[in-house]
Amino acid sequence: MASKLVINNIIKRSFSSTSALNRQINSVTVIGSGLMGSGIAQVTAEAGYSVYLVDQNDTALNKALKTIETSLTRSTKKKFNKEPDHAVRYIKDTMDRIVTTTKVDAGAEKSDLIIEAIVENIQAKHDLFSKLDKISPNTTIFTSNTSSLPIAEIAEAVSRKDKFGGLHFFNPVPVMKLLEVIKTHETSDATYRTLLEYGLSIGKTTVECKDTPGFIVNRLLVPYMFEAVKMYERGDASFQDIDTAMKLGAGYPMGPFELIDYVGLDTTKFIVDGWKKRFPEDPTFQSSVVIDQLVAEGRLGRKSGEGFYNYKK
Ligand SMILES: CCCCCCCCCCCCCC(=O)CC(=O)SCCNC(=O)CCNC(=O)[C@H](O)C(C)(C)COP(=O)(O)OP(=O)(O)OC[C@H]1O[C@@H](n2cnc3c(N)ncnc32)[C@H](O)[C@@H]1OP(=O)(O)O
Ligand SMILES: NC(=O)C1=CN([C@@H]2O[C@H](COP(=O)(O)OP(=O)(O)OC[C@H]3O[C@@H](n4cnc5c(N)ncnc54)[C@H](O)[C@@H]3O)[C@@H](O)[C@H]2O)C=CC1
Repeated sequence: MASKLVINNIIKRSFSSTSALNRQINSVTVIGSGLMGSGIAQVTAEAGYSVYLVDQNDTALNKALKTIETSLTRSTKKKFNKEPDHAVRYIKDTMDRIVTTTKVDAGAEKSDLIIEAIVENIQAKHDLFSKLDKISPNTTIFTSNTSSLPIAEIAEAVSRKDKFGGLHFFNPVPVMKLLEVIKTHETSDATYRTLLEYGLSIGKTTVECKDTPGFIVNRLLVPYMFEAVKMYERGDASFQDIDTAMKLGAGYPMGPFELIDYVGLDTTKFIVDGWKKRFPEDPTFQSSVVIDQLVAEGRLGRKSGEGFYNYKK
């Protein structure tokens, strides 16, 4: 335990600057350019890495580029408030480091690190990683940003299990400071160290997680969210009052229903179904009629303009 702490402190000291590059990694491919992938591509490019951002179509990729530019405009306004020219150059340099593509092999063949942020569906992740395993150099490290699936289960699709770990980011990625770095029983120490170094090089605070359900944050957050939805479904309180209560009474930045809208109802449903399947005997984890209904109606939260709340102007 003591030597682990010493190694972490050495890594932290060598990566105290948010723009320091990780020497093991030069090029990063981020697959999935939605809510999470766009943020991951942004913070990675801001730290100086070349980034390939992959999605299934140009519509998704163009939307991601717009999101990244808006986010950079927000953050640089404060960072360079007295030097607007620097802000313009910072945004341009960051955007120039991101190459978008619908061809997964374009980046995979050249990247040292691949971060998967596609839909929370085990079959989709297996299909992707089994393809990546064939086309990527055997030195390339694979990671998943899954919120709820075991990393080892995703890694079943590849032969390089020693080079497979978890990088779990938080939404919104450019703002949330935490990065959970997950080690399976087969992730090598060298791979794990490189992932910790990458996390620090992009300015995140890393925590070390075993491949246990929900890692650290979601193991505590998900049961709370389930309880909130059940409380609303029982009619104990309105969802608006539950949100107000948790913000003003517990100091949370968002109430649970605002957070579900922020995460996305489709992703939430994947998480709910996954936890229910994993813990069939646990009464905490049950389906929600309300969430199923909202998803069926296409009310996916902020991303679609409506979820529990309405975001349309
Ligand atoms: C029975 C069924 C039950 C179902 C339940 C199951 C549910 C399971 C859900 C689990 C989901 C798990 C998902 C996951 O794996 C992990 C997660 O990511 S969990 C989510 C974590 N995130 C949060 O908790 C976010 C909480 N909210 C906040 O911290 C703030 O509200 C937020 C920062 C989003 C916005 O802050 P706010 O003050 O409200 O707004 P401002 O607009 O003023 O922004 C503040 C500050 O931040 C800057 N900023 C905001 N967004 C961005 C951005 N995208 N890019 C750049 N900068 C941004 C903004 O400019 C402000 O900066 P200043 O410098 O202060 O001006
Ligand atoms: N939404 C959230 O708050 C968080 C989500 N996560 C996890 O991150 C992952 C992504 O979630 P979001 O970004 O919210 O989803 P999203 O739905 O916003 O984005 C997913 C993107 O992946 C693309 N995609 C799907 N299959 C693909 C494939 N085979 N190849 C290339 N692109 C593909 C989709 O077109 C879409 O643009 C999920 O595993 C989720 O559990 C993790 C932390 C927080």
